Amino acid sequence: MAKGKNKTSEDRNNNSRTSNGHKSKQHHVRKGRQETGASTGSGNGEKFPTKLAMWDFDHCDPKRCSGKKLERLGLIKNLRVGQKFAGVVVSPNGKGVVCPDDKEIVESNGAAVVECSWARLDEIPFNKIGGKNERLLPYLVAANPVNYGKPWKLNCVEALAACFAIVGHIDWAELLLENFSWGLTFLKINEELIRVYQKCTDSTSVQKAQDEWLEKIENESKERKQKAQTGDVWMTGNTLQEGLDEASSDSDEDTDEDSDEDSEEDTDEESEEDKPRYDSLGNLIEEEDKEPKYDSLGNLITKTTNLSL
Ligand SMILES: C[S@@+](CC[C@H](N)C(=O)[O-])C[C@H]1O[C@@H](n2cnc3c(N)ncnc32)[C@H](O)[C@@H]1O
Repeated sequence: MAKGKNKTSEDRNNNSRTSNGHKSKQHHVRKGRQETGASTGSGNGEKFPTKLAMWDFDHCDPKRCSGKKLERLGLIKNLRVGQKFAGVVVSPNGKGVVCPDDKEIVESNGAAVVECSWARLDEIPFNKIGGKNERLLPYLVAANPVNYGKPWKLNCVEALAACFAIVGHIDWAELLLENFSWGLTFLKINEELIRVYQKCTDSTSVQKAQDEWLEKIENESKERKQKAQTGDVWMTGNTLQEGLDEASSDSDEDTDEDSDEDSEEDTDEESEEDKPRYDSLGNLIEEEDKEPKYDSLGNLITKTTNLSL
């Protein structure tokens, strides 16, 4: 964390250091460009009702980095490599998932994240950061502009907010997210699932609730597929053909975000044909979801049809 209580926030930006001890890229960003103003939360002079911290590896474009924005707002503390954190560490290195039983730890010691690129996780010295309470997040869908609609790949502010929401502090989740124009959409699109997780107790029960949810959406998806196969296209909606234009809302966004590390990685992911894709509500996007195409005899062109022939 930058020192110098009497300096302006701009001065502090210029002095801030990453977890590696390098000067943060943040000073390139014109202040105020994307800020909507920090929320003070507790109303007693504290910036936030509990501790927020991050190890920042300075991988990301500061303009799109939610961790850096929280730092600019004075809401989050930067940790050094070698420093451990006593609260819940929401991390890809976690073992169990965040659960309502974590509430006390979060209230007394706060929550931390690892600000880095998803594509460069192998560069993170996980043995030198973290703490006793490292957690994964259960299935939730991102609403941030870089990974919109993608499950599990939340950005730092979403990850912190998800942790607070699951332990029952939806108020803290809102306080953080309302600093981002898209922020509250994260709670909206995950509303139902967050309520399910909040009713759980320990990590195992959250994991079980997640698996049941995933099974449910998979079954619904199979059901739609089956209906499509029996020719009930009017009941099942549009059908999607392989070989048709693969344009999706994700790839549109990625074009906008093309200088971001995470967006490059998104392009790779879309080329992995076997990976299931989800819409913004977490529903599995099926092959059958695009407009039906018919051949000259009026037959439905199926998945196996090569349209370029
Ligand atoms: C990989 S960084 C990407 C940050 C992004 N550049 C941003 O602007 O915030 C996201 C961090 O949020 C936390 N996180 C997000 N999704 C997670 C999940 N499903 N399980 C555990 N931690 C997660 C981790 O600390 C992770 O390192």
